[in-house]
Amino acid sequence: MEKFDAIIIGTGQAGPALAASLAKNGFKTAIIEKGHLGGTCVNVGCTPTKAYVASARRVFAAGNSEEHGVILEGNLKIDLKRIKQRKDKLIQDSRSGLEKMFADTENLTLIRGKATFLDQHTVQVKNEKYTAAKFYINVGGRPRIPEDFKAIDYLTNESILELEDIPEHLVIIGGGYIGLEFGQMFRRFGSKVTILEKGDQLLKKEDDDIAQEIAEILKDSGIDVKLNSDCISAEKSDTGISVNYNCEGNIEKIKASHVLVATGRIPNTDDLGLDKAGVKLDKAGFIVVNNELQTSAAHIWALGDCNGEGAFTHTAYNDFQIVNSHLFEERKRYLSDRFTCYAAFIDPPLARVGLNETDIKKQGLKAKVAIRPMSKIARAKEKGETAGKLKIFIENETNKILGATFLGAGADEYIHTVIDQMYAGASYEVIRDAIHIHPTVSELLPTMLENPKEL
Ligand SMILES: Cc1cc2nc3c(=O)[nH]c(=O)nc-3n(C[C@H](O)[C@H](O)[C@H](O)COP(=O)(O)OP(=O)(O)OC[C@H]3O[C@@H](n4cnc5c(N)ncnc54)[C@H](O)[C@@H]3O)c2cc1C
Ligand SMILES: NC(=O)c1ccc[n+]([C@@H]2O[C@H](COP(=O)([O-])OP(=O)(O)OC[C@H]3O[C@@H](n4cnc5c(N)ncnc54)[C@H](O)[C@@H]3O)[C@@H](O)[C@H]2O)c1
Repeated sequence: MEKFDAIIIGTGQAGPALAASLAKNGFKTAIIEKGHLGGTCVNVGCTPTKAYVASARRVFAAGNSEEHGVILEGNLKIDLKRIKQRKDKLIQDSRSGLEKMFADTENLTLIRGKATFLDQHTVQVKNEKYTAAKFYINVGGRPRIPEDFKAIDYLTNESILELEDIPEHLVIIGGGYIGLEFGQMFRRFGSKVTILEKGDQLLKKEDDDIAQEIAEILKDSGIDVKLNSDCISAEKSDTGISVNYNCEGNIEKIKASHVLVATGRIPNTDDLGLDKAGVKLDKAGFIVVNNELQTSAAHIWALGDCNGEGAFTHTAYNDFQIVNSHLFEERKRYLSDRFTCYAAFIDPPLARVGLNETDIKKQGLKAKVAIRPMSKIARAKEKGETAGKLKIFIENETNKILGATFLGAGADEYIHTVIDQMYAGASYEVIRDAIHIHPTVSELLPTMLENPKEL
């Protein structure tokens, strides 16, 4: 049985950086991967979807520029095979980069195969056993498939990225990030798209005014958004797939050529032998961790989506930074230092940091809000992209920014103005009194903070 100082399970967004750091600091390290190097983000998540979003944006611009005096004569051809090839190259470059890094790093061994704990200090991969003093689990998650869809040939975020022909009618189950990003891009590629969401709004964590505005943007582009869609099920039919929704007496049917199930994700913790390792899970299967990401077994840490403390690439990478700081750095980082931030890469993008109006009201905080519609921003008008609004929330007692919700062209970039001020612990007055460059959307952030209103 080969003995290591440290074993990492999974090459997601935390594992490779941690493996490199451990190895460079003299730990004999192994990293185990059962699938493609790079995990979800690289292979079936951020990289491929944002590559597709970029192609979809070009389609949109090509076909919607007459008002700007740019007229397309003749047909616009969308070649999903070429779009896929471009995406496959981006993925392959990332995988190869990781493979090279693993091969070039002294003290580091890449082991291919599925790891399972046999006891607190031993994992098995194929027929080999490996032991280590410390373990770092970075196993990520996979799509959650409700029972109602198991009888059909459904698509997930993985298989939809393998299509080479554009679906005629894509029915998407779930109005979360995955549903919306794929919905908008395939609508732009030319599919008829229907989104069935069981809740009463899209993007359930967002304020209802924002969710409604996003629904309007999607509907205006021809996407059929059906909220409160109960009792969704699907069966094979002669012409494709028949999707049923709504309950007894009121059943509606849609004919779909393809069904994408985008109903959330579950952690890959169920078949890892974690009971044998003494690692506790919560009710949803996430690994329970403390502020330093240590599990109930003192020599095992859990990083990335599998600890339930974040569901993004930047949170997984920050998990690496937290663990690494306790191993090798003077300045220690903690989970509790982190502000929630993310974007949905629809067009226009939705960007979030910290609390929104719903969270603030739920927590009974006293706060003010500064709001500006994109339609009152010169640069947005010049671009002809006036959908959306900006909202910044300020705590009355401290004048600190509690959070921001930006829906608008470029929002995924200028949200960082607010994120950085929140990390600095600064008063909102710092942004209010700053001068920003004209003409940008950011230029209006100081102006909108002149007169915040009580929530
Ligand atoms: C469609 C989609 C789009 C997304 N877009 C974005 C985005 O734009 N921005 C963003 O921040 N986030 C996005 N995400 C989320 C992001 O991909 C994840 O949060 C991120 O990949 C974090 O992953 P991780 O490090 O926890 O593990 P993962 O990237 O999931 O990697 C885990 C790895 O562990 C391996 N593994 C699992 N079990 C074992 C085992 N027993 N033995 C060996 N290996 C094992 C898996 O094969 C996998 O390679 C997206 C997700 C999806 C699905
Ligand atoms: N831009 C990004 O950062 C990005 C993009 C895509 C995915 N992701 C990650 O992937 C994760 C999963 O995304 P997701 O969209 O699958 O999940 P999600 O949890 O964001 O949304 C799932 C939606 O499906 C609905 N739903 C659940 N069961 C249903 C059913 N039976 N019928 C109809 N609707 C149903 C839920 O009400 C919810 O609105 C996210 O948490 C996110 O971390 C991130």
